Amino acid sequence: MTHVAGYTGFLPENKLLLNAVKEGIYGFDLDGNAVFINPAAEQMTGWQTQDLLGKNIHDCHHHSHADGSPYHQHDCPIYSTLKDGIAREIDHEVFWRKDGSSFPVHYTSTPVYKSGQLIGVVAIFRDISMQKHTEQSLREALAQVQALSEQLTSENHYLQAELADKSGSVGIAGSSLAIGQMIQQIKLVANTNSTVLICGENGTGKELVARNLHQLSDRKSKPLVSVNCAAFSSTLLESELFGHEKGAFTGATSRRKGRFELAHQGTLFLDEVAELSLEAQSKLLRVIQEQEFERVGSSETIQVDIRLIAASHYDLLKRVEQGLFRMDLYYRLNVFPIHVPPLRDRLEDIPELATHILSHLNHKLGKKIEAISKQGLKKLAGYQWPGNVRELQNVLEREAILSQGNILQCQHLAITASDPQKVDKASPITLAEAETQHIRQTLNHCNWRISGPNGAATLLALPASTLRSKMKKLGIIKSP
Ligand SMILES: Nc1ncnc2c1ncn2[C@@H]1O[C@H](COP(=O)(O)OP(=O)(O)OP(=O)(O)O)[C@@H](O)[C@H]1O
Repeated sequence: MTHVAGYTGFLPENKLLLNAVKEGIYGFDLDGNAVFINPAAEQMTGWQTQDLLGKNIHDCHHHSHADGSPYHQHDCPIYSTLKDGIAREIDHEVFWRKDGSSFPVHYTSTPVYKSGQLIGVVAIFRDISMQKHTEQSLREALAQVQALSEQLTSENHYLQAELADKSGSVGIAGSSLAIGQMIQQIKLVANTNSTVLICGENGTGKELVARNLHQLSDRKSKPLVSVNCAAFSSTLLESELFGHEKGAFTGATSRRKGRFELAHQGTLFLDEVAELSLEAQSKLLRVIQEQEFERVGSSETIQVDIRLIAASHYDLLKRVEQGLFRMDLYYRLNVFPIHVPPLRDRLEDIPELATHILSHLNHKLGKKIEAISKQGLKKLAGYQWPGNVRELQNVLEREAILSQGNILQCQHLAITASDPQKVDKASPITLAEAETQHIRQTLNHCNWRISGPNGAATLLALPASTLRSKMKKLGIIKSP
């Protein structure tokens, strides 16, 4: 064997074995001179047998630490083994190649005894670059996971706090008589299983009331599942509510649980319940009566235990009279009605609401707005707020973005304070004129669509034919 060279008297006779192993092997005599080098060692270091044989080789492959600082032979574990005959195992050092580069190495230095006499040392080593690289990648991945986990934990704390704020009764700002009575009602009914129907204009806080009802009930540790009935077509809504089996309809690529199932033991909040089609209303009625249903495309009956809360900005009784809402369903939902008053009927709540909204806005926008000026509050209190609290939120957000100081002046308010005296002094108009104005406004809002769910007739709660004849009578036509 040409590669294994020098004095091998203390090694196994079978040199083939030494040549075959993947580990590098150096043999040292008692003077610390290399007596053999196997091919794997040559390959790993680039140092050839003729370069090292008979030499004190620490200075070739082990002269410096990984950071480049000098590594003296008297500190080298291999040479220490030569002195004290004690075996060592090292995995935090590097070996230097002939070309000046280095690689992380794991090695053992093992004393060789003959007849009880120390006669040399064998160093067996392997390149652990891959292992170090993997360890480093794992460390980095772990650090990333830890950072993400910390971020998620803090986000979770924030969301929990926000949720608690949103959902405890403290989340309802306002101390007007109307709000006080509403909170009283919430507290009374929250911990029962009774169905609650929340009515009120858009943006008054119906969803907030629903959250409060859930949070103050025994079901609070279970989910509050919301469905906006206006957001789905009637076919989609059915599968959204009741779930579907795989293949139940085109696009149903897998089995899916509906919101009723997801809300099991919790609360199901049906927002904009008036938007349910008559067909969906009958199905809902059955679930309420029997607390059971089938997934779309399945005959298996599923039983659920849910508390139902519904909300609508329509006067549901009117919808019943118009034949748009089932009367039996109306009575099933209207077990405990809660009316959320419009903001214009409780303008005295505005300062408290504004403070509450500002603290959220400061967090959201990274601002430090402390309060609203007296003048600003006066402006806010002089407006009728057709969009209710949501409109107040939007107005304050715009104002906060534009504001530079710590006190919100409300200089940019696009709203025009309605001056009650001005309204009183305005010249009176006839009923027909008022009707014409209102119908025109509604038609403009609906892009002059008369019928259909988004048409003016629906908004005006009139049959489309009635609206057409009124338009004819009042001479209302779309201006070119
Ligand atoms: N009394 C209140 N105190 C604090 N925040 C409120 C109050 N009322 C409403 N809000 C806030 O106003 C916004 C609108 O409220 P919410 O979504 O509950 O109204 P809604 O009546 O359900 O509206 P929509 O009918 O348009 O769905 C929400 O961000 C809500 O937190």
